[in-house]
Amino acid sequence: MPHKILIIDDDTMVSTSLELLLKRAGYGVKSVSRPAEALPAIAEQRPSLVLLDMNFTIDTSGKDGMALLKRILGKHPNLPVIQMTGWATVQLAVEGMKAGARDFIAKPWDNRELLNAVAIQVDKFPVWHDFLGADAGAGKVSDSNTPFAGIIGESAALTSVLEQAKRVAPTHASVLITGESGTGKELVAEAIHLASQRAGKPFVAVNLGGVPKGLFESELFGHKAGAFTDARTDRQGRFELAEGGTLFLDEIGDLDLAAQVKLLRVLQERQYERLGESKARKTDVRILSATSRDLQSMVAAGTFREDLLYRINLIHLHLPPLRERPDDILPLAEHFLAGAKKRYERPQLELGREAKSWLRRQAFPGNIRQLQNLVERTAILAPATVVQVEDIDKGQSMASDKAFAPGGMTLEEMEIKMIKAALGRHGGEIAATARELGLTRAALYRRIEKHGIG
Ligand SMILES: Nc1ncnc2c1ncn2[C@@H]1O[C@H](COP(=O)(O)OP(=O)(O)OP(=O)(O)O)[C@@H](O)[C@H]1O
Repeated sequence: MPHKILIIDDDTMVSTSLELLLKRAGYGVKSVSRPAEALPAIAEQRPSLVLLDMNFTIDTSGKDGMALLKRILGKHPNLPVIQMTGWATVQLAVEGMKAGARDFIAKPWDNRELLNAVAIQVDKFPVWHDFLGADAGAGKVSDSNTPFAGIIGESAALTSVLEQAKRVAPTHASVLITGESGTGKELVAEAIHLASQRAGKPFVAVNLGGVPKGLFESELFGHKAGAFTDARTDRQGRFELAEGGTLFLDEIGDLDLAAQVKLLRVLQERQYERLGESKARKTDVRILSATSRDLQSMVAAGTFREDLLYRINLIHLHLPPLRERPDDILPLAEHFLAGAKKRYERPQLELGREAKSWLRRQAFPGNIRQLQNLVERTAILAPATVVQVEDIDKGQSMASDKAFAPGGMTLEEMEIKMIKAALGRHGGEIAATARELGLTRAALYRRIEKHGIG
C-alpha cells in the first residue's frame, strides 16, 4: 500500500501540480480546498501525512493555517504535517514548528526538497533517489552503472575531482565539497554516499543556510514534547534520521558561531541530546559538507571555527565553475537535451553547429543549474528540430528579460545581486534599502530570508 498524502490548499494550480508530483513518486494523493473539509477528510482517508497551506487566499497572515494546524494536531497529535508558506515568513514557520508541524516548505517549492521532506516523514528514508533517477534516465549517461555515472563531464578538472571522490567514498572520512552555486556539490555528495557502505541507509540533506537561528538544535538534534512552549510532540532531528547513513550539511559556511560550537561538540563526542532531554544519544553518521564560501578566510576573519573546519575537512574536493571547464559544456548540454527530448516528446531535437559553439563560449555564472534551465526552456520553445542560436535566445528571454544576453543571469540571481548591492550601499540598513528597491520592509525581509542573504 502506498502512503496516502492529503493536500490542503485552496489554490487548485498548486494542488494539481503537487498531486502530479507526489503521484509520480508513488504516493496516493487526495486534496481538499477548504479548511472545513480538512478534518473530515483526515478521518475518512487516514493519510500518512498532510501538506498544509498556511496562507489561504483571503487571509495572508497565516492565522487560518495556524488555527487549522492546531485543530489537526489537537485531534491527531502523531500525524506528520508539513506546512507550506507562500509568503514565506520565518516567524510563521517557526510558530508552526513549535505547534508540532514536522517541517515547512516555502512556495514556490523545489521538487526534490519537497519529496525529500515528505519521504523523511513517511518513510524515514528519502526515496527520491529512485524517482529522480528514473526520470533522469532519459539521458544516456554512461555504460557503467556506478553512482558516479550520472555526473557528466569530460574535462580534466572534473575527472580529477571525481577520481578523488571515488577513492574517498568507501571510507568514513568527512568530506568538504566547495564550489560556486550550481556546480554539482550536492550531486557529488549523493554519489559519495551511494558508493559507500552506507548506501542502504539514509542520505539526509540539511540546508544550514535555511534553518532559522532559533530552530538549529531542534532541527539537527530533535526535541522532546514540552521542550519549549507548544512543542507538543517529540521530534526526530536530522542526526537521528540519518543514523547509520550520511548527513549532508549544505551551506555550512552560513552557520553562526554559536551553532558551530554545538555542531562541533556532537562531531567530537559522537553523541547529542534532544532538546528537553538529558539522555545522550549515540550517533553514527558520516558527515559530508558543502559551501560556496571560502572557509579558510572565514577562519582568518574569526567567523568560522578552525577546529570545526578540521573536523569536516578531512578531504577537500573543489568543483570548479563551468567557465573553467568549457569542455564539459557540450556533454552536459547533450545530456540535458536527451532528457528533455523524452519529456517533451521531441525525439528529433538536436543542437545546431552554431548553437553548440555559441554555448561553449558562454560564462554561465549560474553554472550547471543555469545550463540545465537554458536547455530545458530551449527544448520546449525551439520551433524546428535543429536548435539555432536564436532559439536559445528565446528560451533565455522566458526567464529574464529580452534585454539581457542569452546565458546571462536568471531573474532570481539578478534579484539576489540587486538586493546585496543595495544592502551594501546602505550599510545593511533595511528601511533605506527597501526604499531604494521600491519594496516594503516586509517584502524585503521575505526576499532576504528566501535567498538566505546573510
Ligand atoms: N556534472 C553534472 N552532470 C549532470 N548534472 C549535473 C552535474 N553537475 C550538476 N548537475 C545538475 O545541476 C543542478 C545543480 O547541481 P547541485 O544542486 O548538485 O549544485 P550545488 O553546487 O549543490 O548548488 P547549490 O550550492 O546552489 O546548492 C542539479 O540539477 C544537478 O543534478
